[in-house]
This record gives sequence, structure tokens and C-alpha cells, in this order.
Amino acid sequence: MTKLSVNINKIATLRNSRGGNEPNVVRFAKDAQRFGAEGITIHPRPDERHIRYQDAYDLKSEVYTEYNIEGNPIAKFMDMVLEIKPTQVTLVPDAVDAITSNAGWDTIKHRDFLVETIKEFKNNGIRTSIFVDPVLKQIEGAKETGTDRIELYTEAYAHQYGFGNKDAIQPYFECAELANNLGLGVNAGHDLSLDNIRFFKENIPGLLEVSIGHALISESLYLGAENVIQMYLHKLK
Ligand SMILES: CC(=O)[C@@H](O)[C@H](O)COP(=O)(O)O
Ligand SMILES: NCC(=O)COP(=O)(O)O
Repeated sequence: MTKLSVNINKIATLRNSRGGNEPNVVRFAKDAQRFGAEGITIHPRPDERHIRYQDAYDLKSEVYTEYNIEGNPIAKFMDMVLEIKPTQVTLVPDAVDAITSNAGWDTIKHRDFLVETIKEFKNNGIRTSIFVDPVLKQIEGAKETGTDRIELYTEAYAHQYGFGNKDAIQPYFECAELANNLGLGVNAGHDLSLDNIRFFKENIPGLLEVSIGHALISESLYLGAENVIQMYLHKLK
């Protein structure tokens, strides 16, 4: 079974554009879960341009599905995650000024840092996942870090699928198969959408969770959030 985790960053982007508290991220998270979402994802960035650290705290008592917090484990982020204790933390190696995530970890170069960081989260009962490119040696490196799961960075797949290039799934298939064999759980995310999700799901063995934000919120403007979440759940069956 593949769980759908709804990334609500974009709700905060809209809210922040006017000040005030509309749309309300806690209300949206509650509604998304009521509509069937099996998790809520947030990715607070150091400049807090969308989800703010305070939102992460406000959501804690309202997320009764899986709470996934993504981000670069700088000190402020680590303190916040260790205090909130979400279901899962996903480590993403973003530069401070990144517009959006644009690369996975080099799990070989940053092995020692990842080992230490992951140990700290796991000692606090938080499941860990690390964002990686679909490269076999990075999956082998991920295994060495002690992480529970990987999150496959799907931007390249989504982009190529949009051009009709279905072969773009191949490195993801191979990496997922390797991860399964190594005992690593497999998550995926970035630019997944109603158009490309079914083919991805059908071809990735043991896909445990997808986190989807930008497309899902955009599609919801046209079709409504309840419809859209139901459509994803149907495609993920
Ligand atoms: C790791 C990942 O792919 C997502 O968390 C994505 O980066 C969302 O972040 P933004 O909403 O800031 O684009
Ligand atoms: N981890 C990926 C995520 O949470 C959402 O990414 P996107 O759908 O906004 O590209």
C-alpha cells in the first residue's frame, strides 16, 4: 500500500501573500485528512517563506495521520523536530536560498554527518528518511547511514514523463528494487501529479509513501481538494 501524504506548503504560501490567516493551514490539514489523506507533509525553510516554524507546532495536535517534516537539518530545524516528534523526518540537503528542492544527498560524502543526525532522530523515536537522487551508489550509501527510508527525488521522472519518455522510470525502478533488497523503505516525491502518479506507482516496487504538494494544490483549484485527494487515492490503489 502506498500512502498519500499531502504537502501543505503551498497553502502557507497563499496565506503569507496577504498576511492574516487565510487560507488556514491547520484547517486545510484537518480537511485533507478528512478527505482521505494518510499523512501531512510540511517543509519549513529557513526564511519561512511558506510554512513557518510556528505552523509546525500548531499542526502537531491536529495531524492524527502521519506527520512528516522535511528539511535541511540545521540546528534550528533539528531542535524543532526533536521537540515536536513527528512520525517521520525527511532530511533534504537544500541550500538556504533554494527556490525548491533540487538535489538529493550525496550519501557517500556526507556519510558521517548523516549517521550522527539520523542516530539522534531515531534515538528520539522519529522515523527517518533521506532525499536521494535515483542513483544506485547513493542508495548503497543511504543504507550505510542507518536511515529507515529513502525518498526518491522524482523531479527528473516527472519532467521526462511529461515529454512522453516513460523510460525515465528505469533508474527509479532499479533504485527501489535495491532499496527493498537492502531493507530500506521507499518513499518518493517532487513534482508528482495526477498525470504521472499512476505509472510511477505501478512501476515502483514497495512504494510506501508519496508526498505531493505543488501539483495537488494546483489541481485542487480546478477540481476541489476533496475530489483531488480521492483521485490520488484511487490512482495509488
Ligand atoms: C523535498 C521535496 O521535494 C519537497 O519537500 C519540496 O521541496 C517542497 O518544497 P517547496 O514547497 O519549498 O517547493
Ligand atoms: N517530498 C516532496 C513533497 O513533499 C512535495 O513536493 P511537490 O509535490 O511540492 O513537488
